[in-house]
Amino acid sequence: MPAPINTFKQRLKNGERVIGCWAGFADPYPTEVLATAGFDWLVIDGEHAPNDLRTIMAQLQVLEGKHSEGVVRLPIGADWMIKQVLDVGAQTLLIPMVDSAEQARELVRACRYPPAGIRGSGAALARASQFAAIPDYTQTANDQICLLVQVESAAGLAALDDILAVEGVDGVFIGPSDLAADMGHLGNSDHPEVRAAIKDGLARIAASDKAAGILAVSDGSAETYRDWGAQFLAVGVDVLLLAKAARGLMDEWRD
Ligand SMILES: O=C(O)C(=O)C[C@H](O)[C@@H](O)CO
Repeated sequence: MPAPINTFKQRLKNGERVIGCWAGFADPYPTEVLATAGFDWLVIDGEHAPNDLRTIMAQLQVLEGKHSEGVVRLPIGADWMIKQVLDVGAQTLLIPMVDSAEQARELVRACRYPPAGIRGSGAALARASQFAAIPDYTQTANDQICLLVQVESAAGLAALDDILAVEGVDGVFIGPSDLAADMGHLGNSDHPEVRAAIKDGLARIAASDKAAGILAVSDGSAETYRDWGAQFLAVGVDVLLLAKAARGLMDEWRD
């Protein structure tokens, strides 16, 4: 019995557009609610949401067997973090702040067991192997890991063609907020210079053998990013959805 098949990775390889949402409450209950909406992927955000290994694992557990793929975003692409989150069962990773092909190659190696990589072999203890119930997990896991890297700086865009040439990277996500900040337009991802950079980046990624991804939070940007080539497209953030609805409701009753 091999490692679980990563159908999300297969869908990206098949060129399917997949619609996602950020899961930022760092709790399995709202993430389970999001899954009922039918999103193709949900970002369990360990960078900007207060997630830790146990809350990430709990969200992966509630998503087990459901349509929505749990995409785990780490705070940074540290080898030990990748080892831990893969062992608790993540199969799709989103790694922020990738600025070079060398960094991308190191991330690929961190996701793979030897000889292809450096992932520590502790599968007997790991949820990922169903606690050794999958006897050939270590021999079959590498192929089921989907690695998505975030390019979100001027340096990353300058290195994008080299990053796109890295075998083992399955998708490249353009981070509009951090890219805007790095370009000197903090808080304004709709600035013409940032939009031009996003359009160019998505086009180059879409023209490669990788999937292009992005998050749209401003009105109309999701359709624009789709038209610019986004394949894994996040169209909302759960925390913002609740905050906006709650404030709007109170505004209706405020004297
Ligand atoms: O830079 C970006 O934009 C992203 O990486 C997405 C944001 O981090 C997401 O948390 C929404 O703010």
